[in-house]
Amino acid sequence: MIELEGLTKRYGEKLAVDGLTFTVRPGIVTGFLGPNGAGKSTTMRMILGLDRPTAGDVRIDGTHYDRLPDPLTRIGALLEAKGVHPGRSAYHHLLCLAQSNGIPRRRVHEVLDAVGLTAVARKKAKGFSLGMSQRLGIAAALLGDPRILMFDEPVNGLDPEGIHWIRTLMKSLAAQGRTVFVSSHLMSEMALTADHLVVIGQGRLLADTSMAEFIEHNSRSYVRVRSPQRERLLDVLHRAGITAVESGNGALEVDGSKAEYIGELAARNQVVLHELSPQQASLEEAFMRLTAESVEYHAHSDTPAPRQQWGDDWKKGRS
Ligand SMILES: Nc1ncnc2c1ncn2[C@@H]1O[C@H](COP(=O)(O)OP(=O)(O)OP(=O)(O)O)[C@@H](O)[C@H]1O
Repeated sequence: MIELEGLTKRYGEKLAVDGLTFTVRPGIVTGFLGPNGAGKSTTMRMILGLDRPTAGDVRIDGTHYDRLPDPLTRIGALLEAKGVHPGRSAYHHLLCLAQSNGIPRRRVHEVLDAVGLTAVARKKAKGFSLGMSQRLGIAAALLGDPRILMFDEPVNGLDPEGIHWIRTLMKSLAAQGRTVFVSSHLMSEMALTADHLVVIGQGRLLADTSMAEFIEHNSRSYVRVRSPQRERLLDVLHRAGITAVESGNGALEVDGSKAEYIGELAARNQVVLHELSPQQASLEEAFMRLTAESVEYHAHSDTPAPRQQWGDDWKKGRS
């Protein structure tokens, strides 16, 4: 378990992390999300004692990182994939880590095998691709067989097979009862991997909730209906007090009613339906909506900012 209480970090004028209080629990994958510069890496560095908090506190299973006996056997972390001596082989990098932390040599072979690097174990790290470096970083995190694992952008640089492997690894680590805390900008991947989400913006906590609740509370759900008897359907819905908006491709979008109810209404009034599908926004849309106001760095373009786009879409119906 990782517990943060009022965790704060100031760099001069910049408040990078602003009073974060949350708990990362065992047995599930907790996703850590936030726009660029939100303070995710700073938070993770403070968890590992690499940065000293300006205020507040963070504990690993009740103890500060500095006071953990054999820290690698308590918490394993991937922060900076390229943080390996370039002249060292994968095997020697892991062996040095193992020897300085009282971890048996056989564990080096086990983790190299687990991350699929056995064949290149004797190659120097400077020749590694970003994906191979990520795998080596993950091997280092697993080395002490810790109960808590923390990964900063672990899928960065990985190919689809590697991304799938990471997803399976995170889920299996959590299923073993471990605490898994992972940051990522890849929303589609996070939606498939995380059970719980902690979202921050400009250093502040924006959400600490289950994935399902996060999407439900931060996105619009509606029912898409398509009928060859459109006018008749509109009339039936109108008489039932239901508002439908055109979606621009012949379909109608209905907010605030269940698909079952709309289907029954249509059947009762002998309206033929070609489509009746509940629509739920993606994690990406929910994330953009929640964090729209705390995005620090965004490109200027002619496209409206996410929040405006959404507001307008909701009223007019999407085109
Ligand atoms: N050593 C430092 N000195 C000064 N400012 C820093 C330092 N480290 C981070 N910051 C600032 O603190 C803020 C949070 O940075 P951080 O790297 O933690 O964000 P992040 O959420 O990990 O971003 P990204 O998603 O882009 O990796 C940023 O504004 C950053 O510029």
